[in-house]
Parts: sequence; C-alpha cells; structure tokens
Amino acid sequence: MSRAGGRRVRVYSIPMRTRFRGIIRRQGVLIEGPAGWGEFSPFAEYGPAECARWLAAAREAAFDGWPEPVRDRVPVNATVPAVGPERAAQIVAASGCATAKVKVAERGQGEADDLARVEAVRAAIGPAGKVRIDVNGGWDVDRAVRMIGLLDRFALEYVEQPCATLEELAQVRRRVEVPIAADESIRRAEDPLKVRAAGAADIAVLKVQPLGGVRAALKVAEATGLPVVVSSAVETSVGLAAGVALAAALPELPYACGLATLALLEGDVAADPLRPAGGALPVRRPAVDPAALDRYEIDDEGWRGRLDAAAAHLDGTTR
Ligand SMILES: O=C(O)CCC(=O)c1ccccc1C(=O)O
Ligand SMILES: [Mg+2]
Repeated sequence: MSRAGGRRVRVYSIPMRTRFRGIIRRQGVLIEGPAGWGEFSPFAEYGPAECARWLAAAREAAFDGWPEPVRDRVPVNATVPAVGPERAAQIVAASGCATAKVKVAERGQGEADDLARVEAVRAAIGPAGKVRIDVNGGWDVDRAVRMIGLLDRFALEYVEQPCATLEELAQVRRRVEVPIAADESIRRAEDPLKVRAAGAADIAVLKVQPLGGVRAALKVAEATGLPVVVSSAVETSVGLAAGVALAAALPELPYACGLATLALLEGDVAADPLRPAGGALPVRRPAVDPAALDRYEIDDEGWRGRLDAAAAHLDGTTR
C-alpha cells in the first residue's frame, strides 16, 4: 500500500466521451484526508519530478484545504474537442455556456477542419458569445499568423498557445491583434518571469495540478502580472473543485475558466458533480459518492507505483 494509506487511496478509470489529448479513458488516484478528497492524475507521459507537483496539489486538497474564496460562482467555457462541426455545435448548445474554447491544429486534420469547427461554434454560440481557440503549440509562427487571420473572421477572444516556444509566441503576438494566452509555457514556478521577460502573452492559463496546488498557482498568478484563466486537466469533480477554489480566490477573474470539462467524461465520482448551470460553476466542493467511486475504481499497481515515486520525489526534495 502507498504511504497515503489503505483504502483512502483509490484509483479511478473513467471513459472519455470524446478522445481528448489522445486519451480515451481518464485515470488517476483519489486521496482522502482530513480536509477532504484530493486528485492525483498526471498524464501518462509525465515522470516523477513532474508528478511530484501534481501530488503536492492532491495533498493540499486532502490535508490543508484552500484559501478563502472572494466570489461564489465561476463563469466557465465549453471545451470543444477536435470533433466535426455538427458535434461541435451540439457540445456548445448543451453546455449553456456563453464562451467556448475550440481545439484546433489536431494531428491528422487540416485547416478546413479548423475553419468549419470554429464557424459552427460561432454560429451555435451567437454573436454575443465568446470564442477562443487552443492550438496546443501546433503551429509555427507564419502558420499561426495566417490561421489567426483566417479564423478571426469568427471574432476570436484569444488564441491559446499558438506555438510551442516563448520566442515564437512573442513573435506571433507582435504580428496579430488577437490576444495571446500562454498555457504549456507555464508549468513551473520560474516560468511566469520568462513569459513576462519574453513579452510572450497577454493572458496566463493556469492549472492547479501541474503547478503544485492552489496556493502555488496563486503565487504564479501574481508573478505573471497577467489576467488568469484557470483551466482543468480534465479531472473528476475532486480535481475540478481545486480549480474552482483557485478561480474563486483570485483577486480578479476577467475571463471564463476552462473548468466545464466534466462534459468530456462519461461519468464522475461525486453524487452532485461540478457541472455548469447558467454558464458558471458554483464555488463548492462536491462530496465523493461511494457508489460512483466503486463503479469506476480499478485495481492498478502502475498507479500506486507512480504515486509512490512522486511521493519519494516530493518528500526527498522538500525536506
Ligand atoms: O481549458 C479548457 O477549456 C479545458 C482544459 C483543456 O483544454 C486541457 C485539458 C487537459 C490538458 C490540456 C488542456 C489544454 O488547455 O490544452
Ligand atoms: Mg491549452
């Protein structure tokens, strides 16, 4: 058993409704502590050093709890995977959200797919809605400038991570009017200063687990000196609650957050899941439902091993 102890460490595996980031089942570990449940769900390609931060976030949730909220609801965006235009429109309509984030530049697809998807999302959300795109670093500078020019026909709110490097982001930012958001470029405590120095972004996308918890993410938010969009790592209600806690504690929250991702999963571990109503999430921490957890629990030594490796790294580096 892992050092977090016995049945209080539970491994879950929930099918995705639509493939996202190449993933068809979302898996992770839920840890119960005196403050509540925490989620440890690093993606498969991450090693122990990176996973240590995801574990720090889970421990904060389970053992420390979170800072006081300054608001009681968090506006959220619908997340639209790289699906066809009809499905994209359905996802937006079903979400009830006034903002949508559309994935573009999916491997194996072409520019026409992106144009058709963004067009369908703009039509579904209406002229008063907001449409942002997420490129996940998939374009070079020239392609980014050209594609942003084409897609801005549908009035883009901002473009998330159009290119992979800070230098490329800065170049794109100088050549287009649409604001640029940095996501993958902000994963460690030292990254905000680099983003600032490079002039690479107008907006910072922050995720609680990769940054090591709500308090760590609040410090990163302050260091970026940029408006923040809190986003999920596609988590159960347990992980989403930490994102909600971060969004609720930020002094300013000018943009809708990417925390409506439960719609991407076939189910959840909470009795009353964190799904948006009226385009926003309530600031609360759903209770884990034992029956729901039983339904998705798997016995997986691999996950227990990852948890132990992350714990060894975290305890070895912070002591
Ligand atoms: O921001 C959102 O709307 C949802 C979260 C999201 O897109 C995401 C979720 C998991 C991993 C990466 C990303 C991403 O922003 O690229
Ligand atoms: Mg992103």
